[in-house]
Amino acid sequence: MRGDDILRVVNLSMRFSSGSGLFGRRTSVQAVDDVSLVVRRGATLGLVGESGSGKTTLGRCILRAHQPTSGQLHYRRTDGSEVDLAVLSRAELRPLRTEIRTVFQDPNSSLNPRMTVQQIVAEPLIVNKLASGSALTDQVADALRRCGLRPELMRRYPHAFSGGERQRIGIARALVTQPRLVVADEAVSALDVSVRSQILNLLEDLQDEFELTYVFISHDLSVVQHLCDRVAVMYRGKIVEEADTEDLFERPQHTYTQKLLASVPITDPRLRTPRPGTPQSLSAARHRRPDTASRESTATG
Ligand SMILES: Nc1ncnc2c1ncn2[C@@H]1O[C@H](COP(=O)(O)OP(=O)(O)OP(=O)(O)O)[C@@H](O)[C@H]1O
Repeated sequence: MRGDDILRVVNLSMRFSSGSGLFGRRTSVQAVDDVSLVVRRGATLGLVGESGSGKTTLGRCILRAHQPTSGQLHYRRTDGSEVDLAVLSRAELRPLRTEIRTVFQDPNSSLNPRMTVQQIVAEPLIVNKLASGSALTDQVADALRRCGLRPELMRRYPHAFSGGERQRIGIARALVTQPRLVVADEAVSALDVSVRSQILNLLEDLQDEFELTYVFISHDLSVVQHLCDRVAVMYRGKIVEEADTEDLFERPQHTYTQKLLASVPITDPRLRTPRPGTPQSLSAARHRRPDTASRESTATG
């Protein structure tokens, strides 16, 4: 593994088997099929592909929410040592759960409506015995602040927040343990277009600040084009093409990638003037280093 790699996926496969299908037959699905790829530290790898191509399953294998059927998941720890996540037991995985986190797609269903924001964001710290008492409250407040939310609202319930603010809560929950690798599965797909660009800005700002590494799963190619350094294209469980983002969008090599790009209108950002709030306009916004934190929290009341 190279010095700047954080994760190397080697020949990873995941097959789901179910007891009995039609006419009592056993059925199985090869969701991930012999996938190899590398994720560089501090970078964003996009995973794209049509529905059912295996993106989520691959993301869940990296999180070890699934035990892969075969293959390796070499993860580099802070001290430079390497572990194969694929073979670790639950107990061995526990300390790594704080380093490798996820942001879910739908902030409406992923936040427990009966828990306050404070309880939601504090949960990973409590479960992993990382903080208690006033240190716990301080860390929750800090995570919320960094995600553009006012900590004084932490005793409210999720329903009191807008969709974008709920996703900020979800991101704060992922961030509170100071992770190094974040798997974001359709993290902005459920959001309105205007809010989407704010959350993308937030993800970028947090990445810069904490040198986070993202595996960003999305069907939205313009978001991927904007956010990701590299992109892997999945088709029927396999990676059919992987390249730097610019190369992939300008010179797609595989027929499937060409079809995928042709199926949605992706405007060459150099050929048009970006409209405010569109994903392409965000790269310019990123270099201006906007004050992400204040953008949405003003609506929190
Ligand atoms: N827990 C499971 N049990 C059985 N089959 C599953 C399970 N999870 C996923 N699959 C199957 O694995 C294949 C890949 O699904 P997956 O959700 O990983 O694809 P995807 O590319 O993320 O799709 P989408 O974009 O629709 O989320 C599909 O055929 C799916 O039905």
